[in-house]
Amino acid sequence: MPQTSTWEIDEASASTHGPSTPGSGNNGIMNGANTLPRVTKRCSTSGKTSNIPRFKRPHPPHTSRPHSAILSSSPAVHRKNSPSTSTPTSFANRRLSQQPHQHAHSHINQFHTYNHHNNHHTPVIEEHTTPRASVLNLNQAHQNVFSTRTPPFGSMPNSGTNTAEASMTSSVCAMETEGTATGNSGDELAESRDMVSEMQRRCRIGPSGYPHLLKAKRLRFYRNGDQYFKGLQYALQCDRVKSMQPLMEELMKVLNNYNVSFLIFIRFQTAICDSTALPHGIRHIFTIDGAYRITSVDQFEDGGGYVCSSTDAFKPVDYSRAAEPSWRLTLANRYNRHLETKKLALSVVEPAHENTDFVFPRIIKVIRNGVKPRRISRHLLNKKTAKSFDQVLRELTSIVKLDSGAIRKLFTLSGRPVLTLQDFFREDDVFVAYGGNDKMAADDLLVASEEHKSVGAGSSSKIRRTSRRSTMPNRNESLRHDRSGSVIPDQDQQRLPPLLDEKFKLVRLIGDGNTAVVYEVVDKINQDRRAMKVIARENVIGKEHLIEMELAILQKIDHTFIVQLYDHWFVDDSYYLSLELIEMGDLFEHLRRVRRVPERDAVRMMTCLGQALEYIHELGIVHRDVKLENLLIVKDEYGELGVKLADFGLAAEMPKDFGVLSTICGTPTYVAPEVLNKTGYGCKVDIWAAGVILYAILVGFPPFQSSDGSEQDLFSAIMSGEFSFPSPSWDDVSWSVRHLILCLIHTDAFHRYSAGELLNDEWMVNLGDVDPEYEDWARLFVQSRMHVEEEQETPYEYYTSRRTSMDELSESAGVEFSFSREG
Ligand SMILES: Nc1ncnc2c1ncn2[C@@H]1O[C@H](COP(=O)(O)OP(=O)(O)OP(=O)(O)O)[C@@H](O)[C@H]1O
Repeated sequence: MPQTSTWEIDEASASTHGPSTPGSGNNGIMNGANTLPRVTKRCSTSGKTSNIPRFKRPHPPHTSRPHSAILSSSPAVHRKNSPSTSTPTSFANRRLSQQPHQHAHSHINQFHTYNHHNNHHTPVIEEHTTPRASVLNLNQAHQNVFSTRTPPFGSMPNSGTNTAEASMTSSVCAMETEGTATGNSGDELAESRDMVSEMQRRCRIGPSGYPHLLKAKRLRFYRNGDQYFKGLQYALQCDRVKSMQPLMEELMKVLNNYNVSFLIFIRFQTAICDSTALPHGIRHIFTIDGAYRITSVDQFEDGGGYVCSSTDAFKPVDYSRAAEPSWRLTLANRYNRHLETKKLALSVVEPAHENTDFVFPRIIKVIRNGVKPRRISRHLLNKKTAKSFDQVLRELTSIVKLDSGAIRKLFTLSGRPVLTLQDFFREDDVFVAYGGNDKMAADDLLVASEEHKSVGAGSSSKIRRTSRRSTMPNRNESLRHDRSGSVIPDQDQQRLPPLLDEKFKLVRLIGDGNTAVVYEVVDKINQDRRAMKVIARENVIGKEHLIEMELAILQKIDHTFIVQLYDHWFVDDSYYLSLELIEMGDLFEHLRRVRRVPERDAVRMMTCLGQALEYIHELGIVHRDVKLENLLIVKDEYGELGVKLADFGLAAEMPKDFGVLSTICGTPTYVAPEVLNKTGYGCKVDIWAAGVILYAILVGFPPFQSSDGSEQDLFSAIMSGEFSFPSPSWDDVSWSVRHLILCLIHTDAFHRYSAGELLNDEWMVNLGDVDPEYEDWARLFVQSRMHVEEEQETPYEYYTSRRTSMDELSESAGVEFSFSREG
């Protein structure tokens, strides 16, 4: 780097800011005696005035594409079709030898069935004992409620001897069920509870002829923060359970089973939430008032209530008053009545324009009424697509395509009818759609397990937050587990369909996404190791054209930094893609491990990504789902890290007539503003995502996130283009990379860098080692783009947990929001 080079800003952008100490790096943050909130500066990349000034360099120090220097220490291997002859390719040496592509589709009719039996038997759960409601003179109706339940999966131990206790317990269950199903008042319930407590008390102090009764402590467990969960009765066998760990494990199983077996009868609202209320299992148990944490089984008091939690933060909810949200199966009637009224009102005065002040960009999910698993469509609502209730209904009708014609009724999963435009913007973002003559069934509002993934993905309400917990930990667990050693997939997944079973041996599960699972396989003939991406039938239905598009695009691509497709098959309605195996996992997992990537590694990763993007953009292909999870880590022979771009499930070709794309798709935290604005977009959406990635890998959290986990917040942050480099995370990061980030995360796609400009950026060219003058220029530039704003410091875990902001990124991954793919 010539030391003599000088830099200037072609806008007087820095003039309003006084000189700041070089390297101070705190962005004007006032560290007020360790108190929050902190003040930091935010940068705005939006607006006309924010066009990025570029450096004017009198004597450019590099004459050729300098980023090729990155891997120049190794011999270059040029891939066929590579548009860039100077592509650095020491990574290429690690590539598996490629087989000629065989693009034959094999249609095999044999159906391969996977059975998932998930029956746990927990002998201590009391809800499953034979009900003996008569002990407390409960009426027959109560017992009937029980008799319609699924068979109990557990029973009281010693049921022959502790009749009184079993009766007592089941009575509680019966009463609670009754209270919920018929909408009885809380008073009745409380009264009944009192009677039960009295019985319990008597049993405890009863004659010594019942010693076993004294052994078991009657406890009620709640879920931390779950105001709808009425608690689970549990008989703690003191002689059997001696320490906390097995108890917590057992409780976890019980609580999970409870969801599955009993929700149908008593709980609609929380059907999705439950299995996810304790995302990390039970790690802490508190007394019901949160005053104490239970550390030993001896501390449990008979008859006491306790709160199970995954974290050590007790959430104060009035657990003892927890009540199920009321719902009725007369919803349809209620709805019709409302609609009737609305119609009448409308026929008198039809407002010219509905008020849309409350409209914000949000993705809703609409479940097509019918046989489960049902089709779930996504639709982006914003000022354009939600001008009126009727417009939304019309658009949903064309997307959801009910057999019965136009959508006439919509309900939230909690049973609330959707009657106005505003109803789409309340807490719920999942709706079940009905035609005019469709009948509602009791379990329509229950989401089947196969549907959870699609419903949970990307939703912004309470349902989303909790369902998010159900998907992400699963993925995390399987990845960590698998990567820590060789794990043979479980029994149900041990076999590929016969055609492929002949060719490949299944080794282990290496990843799963929203639509596919990926296995490591070994070619039985030449022992080559491959990745086998399986897109199962439930994710294929209705999306065949998307997968065909993915395959067509992958077949056109051949680049060092893009995961290679070798072959593919279509068997029993499922797709099987044989891919280049990348063993080091994805960048998301890597980031979780290392917390932040040093600039030196970041520059190499960005070079790989930049080259991959430059390549596909020159071919007129937009990836549209560039994110940490879709960048797979590779290492060259010198141990240097790089990445390969994977998952072209959302990729599209730019229209030939210089048109733009308009399908709303992507992954929320990475989505560019022009996608949300529906103004049409092109290749630059990938560059925006690259900027988000660069930001995220340097500090371990993304630039845009919502404070409350809602897409509303997230999308408005994205569209405003405002983000910050908060201290202390950014203190040690160079100004020149911050400048680059501003050039990538720029709301104006026209002024946003292209892939070529990214590769030619000064920080990239110099592998992050820029000269001091440039760094100083960059500091002035970045500071000129900032204004002071208060910002709460957020713990690292918030960002790195897939359940918080980071999984907003992946939740909608690979899922088209509402329209079919272009082309
Ligand atoms: N070729 C590969 N080699 C190794 N691991 C891979 C490979 N392809 C994918 N994976 C792993 O599997 C995960 C899921 O794969 P992929 O992203 O293709 O699935 P998907 O269902 O299409 O994803 P999405 O959730 O983005 O829709 C990836 O995040 C990655 O960790």
